Amino acid sequence: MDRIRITGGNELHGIIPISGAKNAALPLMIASLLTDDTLTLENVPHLADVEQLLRILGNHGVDVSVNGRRERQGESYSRTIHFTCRTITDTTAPYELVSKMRASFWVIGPLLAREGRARVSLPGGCAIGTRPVDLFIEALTALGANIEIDSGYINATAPKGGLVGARYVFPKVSVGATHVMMMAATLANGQTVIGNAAREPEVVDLANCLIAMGAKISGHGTSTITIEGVSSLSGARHRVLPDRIETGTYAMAVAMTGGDVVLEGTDGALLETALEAVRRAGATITQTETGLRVVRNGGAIKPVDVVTDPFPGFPTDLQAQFMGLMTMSNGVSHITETIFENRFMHVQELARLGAKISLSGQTAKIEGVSKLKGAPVMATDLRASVSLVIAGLVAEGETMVSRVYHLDRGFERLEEKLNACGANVERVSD
Ligand SMILES: CC(=O)N[C@H]1[C@@H](OP(=O)(O)OP(=O)(O)OC[C@H]2O[C@@H](n3ccc(=O)[nH]c3=O)[C@H](O)[C@@H]2O)O[C@H](CO)[C@@H](O)[C@@H]1O
Ligand SMILES: C=C(OP(=O)(O)O)C(=O)O
Repeated sequence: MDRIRITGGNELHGIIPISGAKNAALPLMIASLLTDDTLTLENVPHLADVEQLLRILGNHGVDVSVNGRRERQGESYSRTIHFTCRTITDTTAPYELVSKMRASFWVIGPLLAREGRARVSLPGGCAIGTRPVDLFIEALTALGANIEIDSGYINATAPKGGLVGARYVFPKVSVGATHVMMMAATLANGQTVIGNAAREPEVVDLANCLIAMGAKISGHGTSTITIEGVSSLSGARHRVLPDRIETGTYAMAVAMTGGDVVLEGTDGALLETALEAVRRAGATITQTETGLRVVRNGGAIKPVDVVTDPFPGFPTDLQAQFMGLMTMSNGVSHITETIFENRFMHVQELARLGAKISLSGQTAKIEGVSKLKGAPVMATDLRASVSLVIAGLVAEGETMVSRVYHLDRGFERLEEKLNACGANVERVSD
């Protein structure tokens, strides 16, 4: 199994191209199930989760063709992929495929909307909480679906004549359930109004793509999304938006090591709250014509308190990385996690590097230390693993991160991108 060896101590200087967003690419790919025409997605990142979803979509009958020429966006290798699902060949998403990745469960929306039935295994994904699916069930039930849970599978059937538009207010904001209800409602009869909808940029990206496919959607980006059902959707060409979590991760890495890096092809508007926290920690961040420039020229890292929240709040997917940064602040900071109940698994691993962190319920208290020291650490989930990389970049000596497969789910060519800016990061295959 691969491991990542980081020799700490170098500042970061140069350009890091930001890839297409994993969490936008996945629902966009799933939207290809809604049409018998070709959906072309540009800027699809080359990640383990994307490859896994390609297998899952193939199982449902999606024909995939990847352009031989890799699209060159700066130094990125994100690809253009064509998805064509003439007919849905299988409405079952089996445990073996779905258990590896949370988002694969989302095929339930398009399968139900287009074929009137779906049998989908309960999902897997990062072990950061219990992650139930009750909101999906409620939302699809509101659209008229009949849902039964049997042997770890959800069996869903639409009424004769198809799903029926409805008004439904989510009791809690859910990105995935908003994606699914929006996709399902595009082909339902009549109007659907989603209340307390997720406002994440990835939801907006999916809505824009669905609109390009002929869906009638308004209000995306606000808490109320309205969808007028149509009888069919067509193909479209859509570019996946830049990855705001990758953007924030590298911004935090530069704030940690010091240096001057342009994060190319990204947009600060996608993560204002997180960037504000990095600025308060001591970095200067400016939007340039090509991307975001992040600079920290000496000076201390200052302690900053953050609380995770749905968009436009501080993203839970940047919580671990920000904690990595705070381990070296010159004071005491607090980080409160409000989205997932078990998203602090990086705490004990950061402690191996010398970080001083204590937990009280959903809040971590981080007492900044003046130096970290390299050690063997274990990646526990996707964002937790990259927080260890960030800490390793400044830790004295060698940090060896094991279980790198977590990182490969969400960070395209991490070592190359960091090394191009002066880091010393090496993948070691045993
Ligand atoms: C592939 C992808 O895009 N994953 C992102 C997505 O995950 P995901 O879509 O799974 O996250 P949700 O927004 O659904 O989860 C938010 C909260 O709602 C709860 N919940 C969700 C559904 C449900 O039926 N019942 C329920 O209680 C969850 O357990 C969690 O506590 O949004 C999360 C929150 O921004 C991010 O951390 C993930 O990176
Ligand atoms: C938690 C994440 O992914 P998933 O929802 O697929 O587990 C993530 O992208 O940080």
